[in-house]
Amino acid sequence: MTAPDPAPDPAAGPGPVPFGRRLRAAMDAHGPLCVGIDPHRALLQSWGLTPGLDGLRAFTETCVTAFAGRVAAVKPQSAFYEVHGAAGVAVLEEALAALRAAGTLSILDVKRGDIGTTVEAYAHASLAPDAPGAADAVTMSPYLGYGALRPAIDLAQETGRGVFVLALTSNPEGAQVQHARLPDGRSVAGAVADAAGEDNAPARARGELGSIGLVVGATVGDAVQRLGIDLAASGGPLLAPGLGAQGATADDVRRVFGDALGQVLAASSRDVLRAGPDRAALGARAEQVAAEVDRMIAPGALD
Ligand SMILES: O=c1ccn([C@@H]2O[C@H](COP(=O)(O)O)[C@@H](O)[C@H]2O)c(=O)[nH]1
Repeated sequence: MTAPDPAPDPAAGPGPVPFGRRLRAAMDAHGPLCVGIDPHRALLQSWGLTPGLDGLRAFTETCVTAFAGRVAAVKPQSAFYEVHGAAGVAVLEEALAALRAAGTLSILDVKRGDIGTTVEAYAHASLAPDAPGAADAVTMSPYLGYGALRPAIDLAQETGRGVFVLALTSNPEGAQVQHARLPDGRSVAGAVADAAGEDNAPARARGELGSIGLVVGATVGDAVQRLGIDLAASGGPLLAPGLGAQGATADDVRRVFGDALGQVLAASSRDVLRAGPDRAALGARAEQVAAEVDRMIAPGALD
């Protein structure tokens, strides 16, 4: 079951509707929340499911039907499917197809990164319209150099899809690499944000959200300010994991993102998934978290 790819948009010129524009519309409709599908073994058990393939399939199907049409985006975590081998990856591919058919944006959390020629293959695996594992956007690591991600960034722009580049990740260990200073005084994460800003410049010039986002954890405290990173100027969506299970609150989202709040897409997995296995309870919890984040980022929330 596959839905058509993003249709061409005459207002944007030739080509498919850009991911940034589609995400903005989804956030306006449903609030700025992306729910993660993370089928942890412990969660499967707490839902009364077996930890094998049947449990994985049932868990995923419940999540997709609970969240499709209710949240701005859904983010399956690839690791929890890969661990089951090829049959697990097939479940992931079915979930991506079902989300596409439902018209709900998917962000595949797989954090790919390599030398450019290999990134090209990774890009085709997740961002080419005819790929079995095609998502609306994919997470990528720039720690082999932002420039090495060029094939993925170009393919995403061509196909109306998006890339979320790791900048300041939600785990404390990330600081060792991401806070390091370059010879020009910028932090590594700041240079990643600047590079994304250049790729998003045409979208910004149109007054739109760009399609090249950053991952910035809601748990990073005052790092954005301390490192002098201009997140607003990056021009793309800011995927903010860390809500709930990792300790961040909607109030932290407000403090971390400052004048870039309007670009934030908060992400939460376990905190929402623990409301399962009842579909209605899962959907209601997702809507409740989305409403909390929406209140925090509303104009005037910083006053
Ligand atoms: O900096 C990052 C980047 C990605 N993640 C992923 O998000 C979810 C978080 O799950 P929770 O249950 O909401 O803690 C998980 O898939 C991570 O791999 C992240 O946490 N931090």
